[in-house]
Amino acid sequence: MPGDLGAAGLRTEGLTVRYGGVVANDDVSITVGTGEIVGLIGPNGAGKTTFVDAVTGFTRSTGTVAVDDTDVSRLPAFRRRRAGLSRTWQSGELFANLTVTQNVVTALRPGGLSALWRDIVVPRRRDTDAEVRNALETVGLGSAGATPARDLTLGRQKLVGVARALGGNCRVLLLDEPAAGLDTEESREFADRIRDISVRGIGVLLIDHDMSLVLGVCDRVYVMEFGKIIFAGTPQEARTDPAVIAAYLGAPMETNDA
Ligand SMILES: Nc1ncnc2c1ncn2[C@@H]1O[C@H](COP(=O)(O)OP(=O)(O)OP(=O)(O)O)[C@@H](O)[C@H]1O
Repeated sequence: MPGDLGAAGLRTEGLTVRYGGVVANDDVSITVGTGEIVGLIGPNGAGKTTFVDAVTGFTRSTGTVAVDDTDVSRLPAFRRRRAGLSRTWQSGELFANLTVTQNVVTALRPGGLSALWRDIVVPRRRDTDAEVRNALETVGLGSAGATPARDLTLGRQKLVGVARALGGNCRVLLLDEPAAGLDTEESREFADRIRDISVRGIGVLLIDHDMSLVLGVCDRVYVMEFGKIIFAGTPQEARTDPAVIAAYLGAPMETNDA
């Protein structure tokens, strides 16, 4: 039902993923509005990465995925990316010997012979340069373009990963455990960069086990357990919801807001 899903940003309706007998996502309906930061939390194996895979077209699903009112459910991953759905990966490795700029360029320039031919006939270099600069400035790395990735702190390497996802027509950014391994200070800085991204009108779906980060930076959160959404509300409501505490947070809960 293209065109009648309402609201800008990301909307899923009844998204379901089956791996053999495992229902990894079970009828998942969520929204991430323009410029909104939304958390998706839940225990290990709850189905969070599967959800990102399904939304971005990297695993088969049933149900609806819409971005800015356009139904992309039947599109392959690269066309969902063009429609504005970008993601980071849990592994998130960079090319250690390439500079920060080169790492971002590799994500933006399509490969293959046809792309090479297009580059010769219609050079896009200036466009790409502007996109790279814009993406790096958005994550606060505007002056680090010439630095080899291996010389960056882990926190800044993670931000390069985010910049790689930001290029092109990014409307909704799905971050899969972007803060893994960061210390408290790095995690706070990361939260500031996520806010910078959202004020540019990009919707952010943040998946992470760092509860200070998620509950501190998100406008709303969803909690997933066994592939189902068991809670939707504000971070404050999540902290005190008995089902969320039982499924994930445990009690008493210890968080320092980012
Ligand atoms: N490619 C796959 N084939 C079969 N089963 C899979 C596949 N990927 C995930 N699963 C299963 O789907 C369920 C959800 O896994 P998923 O990785 O999405 O959870 P998660 O919430 O992201 O976990 P974590 O927080 O540990 O990253 C698990 O039972 C997992 O074993």
